Amino acid sequence: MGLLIDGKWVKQGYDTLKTGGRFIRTESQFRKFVTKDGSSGFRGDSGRYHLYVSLACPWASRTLIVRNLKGLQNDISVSVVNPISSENGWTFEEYEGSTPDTLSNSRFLYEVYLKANPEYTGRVTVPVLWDKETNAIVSNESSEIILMMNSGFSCGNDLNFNPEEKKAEIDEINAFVYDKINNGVYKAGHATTQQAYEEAFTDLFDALEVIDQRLENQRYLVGNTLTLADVRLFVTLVRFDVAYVGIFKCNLKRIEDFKNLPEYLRDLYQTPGFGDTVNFDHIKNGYYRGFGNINPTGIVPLGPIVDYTRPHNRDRAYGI
Ligand SMILES: N[C@@H](CCC(=O)N[C@@H](CS)C(=O)NCC(=O)O)C(=O)O
Repeated sequence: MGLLIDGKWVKQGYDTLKTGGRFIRTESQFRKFVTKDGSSGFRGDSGRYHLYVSLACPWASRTLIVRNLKGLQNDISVSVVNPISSENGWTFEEYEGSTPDTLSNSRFLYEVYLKANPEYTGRVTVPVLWDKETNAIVSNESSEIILMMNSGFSCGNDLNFNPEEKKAEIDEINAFVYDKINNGVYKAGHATTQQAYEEAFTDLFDALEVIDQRLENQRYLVGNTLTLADVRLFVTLVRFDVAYVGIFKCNLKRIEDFKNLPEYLRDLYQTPGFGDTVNFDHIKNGYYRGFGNINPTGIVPLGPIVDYTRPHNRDRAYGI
């Protein structure tokens, strides 16, 4: 692990000493927007953009799911990094299910950041949405990339996973899920004091109970319509039992032990566009071999065996 400082790669982990052992996520720095009319300088044309992802990474996986849901697979090309983050960060070294950097044949992802800004200072994260026309990074913030994919492209289908009339409710649930669950597992896993861990752990499992309850009488997080809120929760749920229970010590319960979450997870997994973005080998190796500070031996547990293709009852239960 490391980061770029003034365009130079520096090997360094997360520094939690200054924050009482708490993990504080840094803000993404590339925050431009693709728009249909091109008023932002980035018009949503087919073939113009390239997406860099890791299949281990929940944030990157959000963008792959929305690319599928919006039918943009032939419009936005993709490169998949090696799932195991090295001392040089993400690499394009050969690994089953990964690809080379098909755009510029880089060895390390940080080279892509340097092409966009040779003086860049900051973390080198996935996902990255790259503009082939201006040779720039449009965005490295997944929550914004999925909004652009939803409504900023003139290609793909017209489905809207962030409908105007549901926006307020979607934003509210997103804020809760992001803080307590998506980022909550990282706060628990990267905590370096007992107190910071316990705070994150308690918040996480309290929040999962709230969500489990919410899903008692509705198929999705916001009523009976699939929205971006479900995409954002799914990527954490699908990693939970295979990775977070172990490596991040989020072990009060598995997702499988809740009342409604297991079927909700299977429902989404089996929805076209979701399950085919999930690569358990990348997830397990990414987490157990990519965080030497938490798992110094790099041993990857053999279990658990999960099968999210088992039947669920949620489509029948809600009559849709
Ligand atoms: N806020 C970013 C976070 C992305 C992120 O943290 N990605 C992780 C992988 S799961 C990463 O690339 N980490 C490398 C690092 O922090 O050095 C987003 O949602 O796009």
